[in-house]
Amino acid sequence: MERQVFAAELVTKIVEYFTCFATSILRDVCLKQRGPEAAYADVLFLVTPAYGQPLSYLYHAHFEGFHLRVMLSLQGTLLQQCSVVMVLLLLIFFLLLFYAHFRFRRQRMEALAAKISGPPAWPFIGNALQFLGTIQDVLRTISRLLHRYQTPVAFWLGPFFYVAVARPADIETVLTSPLALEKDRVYRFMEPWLGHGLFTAPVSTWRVNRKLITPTFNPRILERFVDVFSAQAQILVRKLAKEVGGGECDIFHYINLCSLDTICETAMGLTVRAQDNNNADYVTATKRLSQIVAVRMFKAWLHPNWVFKLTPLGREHARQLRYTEHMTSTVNWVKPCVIVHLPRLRKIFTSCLLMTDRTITRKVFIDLLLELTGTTFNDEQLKAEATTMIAAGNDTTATMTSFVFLVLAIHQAEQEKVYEEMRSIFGDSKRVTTSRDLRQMDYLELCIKETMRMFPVAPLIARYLTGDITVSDVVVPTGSSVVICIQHVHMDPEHFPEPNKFIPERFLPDNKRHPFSYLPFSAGPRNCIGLRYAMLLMKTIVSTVLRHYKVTTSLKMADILLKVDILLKSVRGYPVALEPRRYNN
Ligand code: HEM
Repeated sequence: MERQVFAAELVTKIVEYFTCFATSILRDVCLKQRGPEAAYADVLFLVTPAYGQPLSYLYHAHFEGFHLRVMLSLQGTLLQQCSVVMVLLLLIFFLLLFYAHFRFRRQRMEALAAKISGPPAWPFIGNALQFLGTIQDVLRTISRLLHRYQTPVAFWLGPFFYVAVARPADIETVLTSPLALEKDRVYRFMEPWLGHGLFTAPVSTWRVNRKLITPTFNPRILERFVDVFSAQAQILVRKLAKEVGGGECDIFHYINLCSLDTICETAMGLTVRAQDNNNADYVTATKRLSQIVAVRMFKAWLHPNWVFKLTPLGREHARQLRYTEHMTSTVNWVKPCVIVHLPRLRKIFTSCLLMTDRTITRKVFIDLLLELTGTTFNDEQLKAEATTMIAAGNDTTATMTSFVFLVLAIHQAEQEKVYEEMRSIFGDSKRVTTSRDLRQMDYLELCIKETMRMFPVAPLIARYLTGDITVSDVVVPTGSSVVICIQHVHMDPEHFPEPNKFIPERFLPDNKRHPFSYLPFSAGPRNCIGLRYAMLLMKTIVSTVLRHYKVTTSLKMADILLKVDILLKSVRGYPVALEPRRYNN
């Protein structure tokens, strides 16, 4: 009896899996022939009489929930009536269905893929052998393919079909298409950490939430945060003082803590004091999580959850996640907050933070979000959005700012120009930076833009196609993934002559180029929501530090070796030495 129940449970799992395929075939076929409404009704009709579910009950379920209900009714039936023969027959039926579905989809995809240039692929594994090695090797392989074949370039990683694009016109087609809004399947490895926040959310959730969240990033609201940016930059200057005259230090460490403090304060109104406590535990945990997720993305054998969980990397991933959750118990809210939603916030945001107190009465991201959305977001969604803002905003901004310091330390003439600009805005005054000052920092902005061109922290992004799209006269089929090669297009001499040279003047307003040839924040409807925030914060940090210190380094541009752990980083860190400036110290 026990064996029978075990067999039934096992097969139920398999049937669950195949049921998804069966319903998706029906849905695909009906969708093609009669549109979404009819598809929905037909699938329900086919399933309902067989399993005796009331039609109204199923009809109210939305599409994702739908599979689940079908599976549950199957499970009930199976557990009651399971016999080995019936189980085997069911298995064979679903296997056949699965195979037919696979062939049907794959044949069409293979036919369209054959029309796109790319390296020849082996059966089953595709081009996976070419993508073995470290993440840097993978980037190099993609770059080699882009040079060897005409873009778009097609390649297979096992059963998954990828198309890499690097021409601005193709990138525009993809990034502005409503059929390319879904993130690629590898982004789901971030979900245990970020939940369904904007970055990882499926399109159905993203569409609603992006509309709700966008107003909280409007320029007037962001300008109110500049005093927080300035205050944190001042703390950074004080912390850096101990490095003056002490040789080179990795400036990233300092900037990362500064941007963490800034983002926590402006996103949630929480004073984390990572800079004061030099408390880098959260930073270390998120750094490891990013590295592990990046390795997993590029190693196909780590994709199935059950395999990943068994590996040392999977176990460390679970440990780091548990660690960020554990922070819940270490939070210390000191002062009551003026916002009515505090009890709710207190309960849900504690997992992200270290020692905190709520002393700020300014409206921050989360207040605005609650004001705008009322009870639209449940606790889980609010937590996912706040965690996403911290994760997506902190490391990106810190890495980019560190690159700016390193590049300006190498290019002394440009650094002097920035310093002169600061002198013309501030004179000898030690006053803090205001949003009006930031608007006048034109040359610094050019330097930041040029650094982002040479070192885009997101060198590649990938989208999953929910419909066919046509790129450079070839059809890229539904179900494929498109890789947007941001770094490649940034270094293309056709758009940026002498691409290895640091020339901030390229970004003067008179120099026109294709709008999709420069994409440090991506582009289109699913671009970076925090781009203005990031620019203001980077300008505040760089200007404040450069008003106080001159930065130098022993590195040359050719010494900057790059690696990727989700973000593009410098292998040797960001070593700079600091000398005090005459006027501001
Ligand atoms: C220099 C700093 C930054 C850079 C270079 C950057 C770059 C990017 C890029 C390239 C994407 C698109 C990713 C993709 O499609 O896979 C993105 C998305 C995103 N970024 Fe940023 N980012 C920066 C700072 C920030 C900041 C400060 C925040 C928030 C405070 C933020 C929040 C987000 C979010 C929420 C998304 C997902 C948007 C969506 O899918 O609708 N980013 N960022």
